[in-house]
Amino acid sequence: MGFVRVRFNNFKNIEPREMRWFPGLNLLTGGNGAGKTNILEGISIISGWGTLGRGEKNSSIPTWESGSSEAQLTGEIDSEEIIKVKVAKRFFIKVDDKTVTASDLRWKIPLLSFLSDDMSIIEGSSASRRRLVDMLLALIVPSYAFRLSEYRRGVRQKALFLKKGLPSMVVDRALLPLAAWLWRMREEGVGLLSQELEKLSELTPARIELSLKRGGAGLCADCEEDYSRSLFCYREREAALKFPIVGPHRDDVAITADGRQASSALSRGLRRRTAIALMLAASDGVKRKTGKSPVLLLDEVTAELDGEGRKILFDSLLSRDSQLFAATAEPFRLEIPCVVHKVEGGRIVESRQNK
Ligand SMILES: Nc1ncnc2c1ncn2[C@@H]1O[C@H](COP(=O)(O)OP(=O)(O)OP(=O)(O)O)[C@@H](O)[C@H]1O
Repeated sequence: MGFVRVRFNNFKNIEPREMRWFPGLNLLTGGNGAGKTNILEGISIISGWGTLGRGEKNSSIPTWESGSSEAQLTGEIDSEEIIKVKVAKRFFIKVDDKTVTASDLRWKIPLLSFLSDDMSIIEGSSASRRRLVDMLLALIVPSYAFRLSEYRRGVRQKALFLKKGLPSMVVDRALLPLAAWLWRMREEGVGLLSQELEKLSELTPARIELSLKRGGAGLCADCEEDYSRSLFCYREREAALKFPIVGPHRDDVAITADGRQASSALSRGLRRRTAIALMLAASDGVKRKTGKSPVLLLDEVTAELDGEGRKILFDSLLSRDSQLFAATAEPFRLEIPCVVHKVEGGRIVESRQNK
């Protein structure tokens, strides 16, 4: 499963040309600002994930100089279906000329992305750990993305009530089944990640353990009861803070290495390897549950890894049957079987089969 061709039109600094992709590893090399991340972003968009979480608005995607407020992406996947995405204020998506939703697209061509910011998954904010579990679940549970966005809408509504000093019991009642369901799903997701991670011990020399920390809760195992009891405990605090502090929007994933908090127990290089291992574990989990290997996007893949770390990483990447897109700004000398695409000034100037 993967992309055969992608054409970018009016998309950031990318020249409007067709790019040809290959099965296995497609390695994008080139200096800073060459357009590697923009290419990965385009591939993420035509897989139904939108922009790569760089905090940009859709309106900043079209080329600055063109005067047009629309960008277009066209991709052919190996099932010979053609995906067309128009990015204006919203995304308009078609597969073989039929309109589909972003979540239909994610089921058609599952993809997981791993960005340089995600390297902070071990020591950074809880949002990046939730993002990983949410991406995994969105690819294996059909209604997950929809229910998560319903829940988020409810939380925003509750925040408005709290801000105005109004009682939020009605919203709490509506949120309870959604919150409990999300906790159950996330616990299963974290369990699946842990199982797959155990099989990737070459990337994680320490024994890594994961557990879900329910946001503002954890008073008892039963999800419904936990939500109700925790709300009761924190009602006054929520009213004082004017913000909902109980629920899945505040979840975190605790990560330990040999029983110690991973952020302090692991060196920088090992934190990076562990973060990448988590992403690969998510990919293996999707394959186990759906039978499909997700396309993988990895940005700044070699940063901070020493020679041995790089070798272990690429051995692991090349041992899977996914199509991979990895970007690196550093000169790349490893003799590995892949196609190296040299990116300069927003276009691929050379594609060469390595080895
Ligand atoms: N809407 C846009 N229109 C035109 N150019 C844009 C737009 N958005 C970003 N760019 C340009 O894209 C370039 C950044 O590209 P990108 O982030 O893909 O680089 P990169 O090859 O990944 O480099 P690095 O290794 O530094 O991350 C910048 O030069 C920026 O000016």
